[in-house]
Amino acid sequence: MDSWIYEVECVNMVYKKGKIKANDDISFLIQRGEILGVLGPNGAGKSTLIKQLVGHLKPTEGQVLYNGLDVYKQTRVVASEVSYYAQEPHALSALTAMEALVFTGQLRGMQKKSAEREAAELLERFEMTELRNKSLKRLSGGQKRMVGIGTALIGHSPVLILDEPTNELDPTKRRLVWDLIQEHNRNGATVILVTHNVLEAEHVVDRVAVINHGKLLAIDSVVNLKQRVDQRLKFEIQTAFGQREEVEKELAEWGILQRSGENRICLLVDKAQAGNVLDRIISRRDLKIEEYAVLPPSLEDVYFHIDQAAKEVMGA
Ligand SMILES: Nc1ncnc2c1ncn2[C@@H]1O[C@H](COP(=O)(O)OP(=O)(O)OP(=O)(O)O)[C@@H](O)[C@H]1O
Repeated sequence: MDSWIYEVECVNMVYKKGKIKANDDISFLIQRGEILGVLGPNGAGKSTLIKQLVGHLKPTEGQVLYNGLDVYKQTRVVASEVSYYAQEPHALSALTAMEALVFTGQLRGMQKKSAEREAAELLERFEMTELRNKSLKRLSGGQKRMVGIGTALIGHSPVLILDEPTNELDPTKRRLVWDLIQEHNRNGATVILVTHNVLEAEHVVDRVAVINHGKLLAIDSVVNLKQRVDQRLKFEIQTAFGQREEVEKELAEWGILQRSGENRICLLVDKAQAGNVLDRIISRRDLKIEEYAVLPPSLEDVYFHIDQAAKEVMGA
């Protein structure tokens, strides 16, 4: 079997009523079994792209192949193998939480009994068992989203496509959703997800695609993308109230200082100097530093770097 599950070939998308290209000549491959994160600012074209992966939108030009088949011509195959969690509220709002899950499981070919068993397990993991008979209309925004996630997970489809799965969720639920995504991936699912939660996604995704203004700016592993950005270490320092300037004076010689709040500083330091900065922080006990952390470049830094570099090219 081919190691590529999706082939996106020169995809362009112009909405009928829009004048802008929502997707502009995008080509890439998605590896079977990977978790691919799609990042980009609001309006970048991420949802448009993934709607084309599930066959909900036909590219204006180009094509999307799923296991070698044109997605738009083989909607039945794609619908039976690809679970899609959309940003918009789903069409099941007249049902109860349990009914929505069981119904979706049955649509995926599950026997009623096993759909009921899996739905009950999911609701238990979501800590929503007591809400099982409540209509989706009467659930909170976050609870509705969890049921939506459940409908994507039930039946263990080989491909999960999730548009902002952790949006609107509290920190515990966000962690649970990331855990579930990883669990499904370990069991063989290929996962493609759009997220603005870059810091959390960093620990989960294998590769990242960065999109802005409809263009694919980069696609690579997190490690490789990090090589592209500033390799300096970042000291994040919180000073006692009113002590920021004193600390700034003491550390300025070691790197580039950025003020990130009234009592917060960020110091960018060459790796070779990091030991000196640490020595200074530890030995100068009179410096009123309440907390500090030393951080390598994060995926968020990568994201800003790629976006900024693209703006400079476009502006040039
Ligand atoms: N149905 C539509 N008709 C016309 N224009 C649209 C339609 N849907 C999206 N657009 C436009 O296409 C562009 C890309 O939108 P898209 O929803 O793909 O962005 P996104 O990256 O998913 O954004 P967000 O992070 O805000 O969800 C935007 O400029 C948007 O206004």
